[in-house]
Amino acid sequence: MSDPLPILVHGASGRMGQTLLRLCGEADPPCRAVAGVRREVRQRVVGGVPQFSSRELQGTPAFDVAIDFSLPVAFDGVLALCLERGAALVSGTTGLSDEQRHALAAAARRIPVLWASNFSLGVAVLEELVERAGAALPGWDCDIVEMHHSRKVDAPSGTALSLGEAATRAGAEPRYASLRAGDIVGEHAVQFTGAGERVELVHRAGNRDIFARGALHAAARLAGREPGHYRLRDLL
Ligand SMILES: NC(=O)C1=CN([C@@H]2O[C@H](COP(=O)(O)OP(=O)(O)OC[C@H]3O[C@@H](n4cnc5c(N)ncnc54)[C@H](OP(=O)(O)O)[C@@H]3O)[C@@H](O)[C@H]2O)C=CC1
Ligand SMILES: O=C(O)C1=N[C@H](C(=O)O)C[C@H](O)C1
Repeated sequence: MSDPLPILVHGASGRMGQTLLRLCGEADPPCRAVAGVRREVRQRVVGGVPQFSSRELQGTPAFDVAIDFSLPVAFDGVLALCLERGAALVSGTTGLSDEQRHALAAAARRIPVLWASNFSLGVAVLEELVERAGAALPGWDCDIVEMHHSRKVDAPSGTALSLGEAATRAGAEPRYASLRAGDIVGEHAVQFTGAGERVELVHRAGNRDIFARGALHAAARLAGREPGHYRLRDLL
């Protein structure tokens, strides 16, 4: 059996970072977190994983893949670190600016990168269904409604925007509505409305394990690849 894949978890203290740290040993193949990065470090080692602040990135140990679920303000740092180390980057951080997306595309000439607004299998399928429905229902209204927990900062969600891109590819003109309430993990409904009838396509996330497992799966398959901008479907 080969050694576990060394990963750096960027955003380690967050909801997703904690989930990744809990599940990384169970991934197939297993991953081993060699460092966790967060805004501020209060405890040097948490659960056996050395912790670093965003100002201490240079001191992090060697890793093959960084998995980033943080905030846009922190994204440039992890991208620069991966470029410097020649490591792969898997990112699920939403709300990135156009400049950050361009920087990611440029980085893909030198390292393997994968950014996805949603790492669940169900949403990957939903995106395909939206494209099919949009193409089959020309002229119908298309509305994307997303709900998330009250701590989420970006709106519309990254997933809603990706679903909107799928609808647009199919010729629809999507509109967006967002709700922030309680501890909702993430729900996305895409509604096509015609005269006298309505089609609803809905995905409800029941926990964050689905995102973390998808990101770990992608990390293990991205490590060691040629530089490039990979999509989740390339690695599933
Ligand atoms: N693509 C997908 O499938 C999914 C994407 N997401 C996205 O992932 C991101 C994180 O979500 P979530 O875990 O809920 O967020 P949290 O707010 O729970 O966690 C954010 C993490 O980022 C860290 N952070 C914040 N600012 C900085 C900084 N300047 N430098 C370094 N680290 C920083 C925080 O550290 P500290 O605690 O020290 O502040 C924390 O570890 C969001 O963009 C969300 O939309 C979420 C779920 C699934
Ligand atoms: O912030 C979250 O929680 C989530 N963010 C992603 C998004 O913006 O689409 C994915 C998921 O819905 C959870």
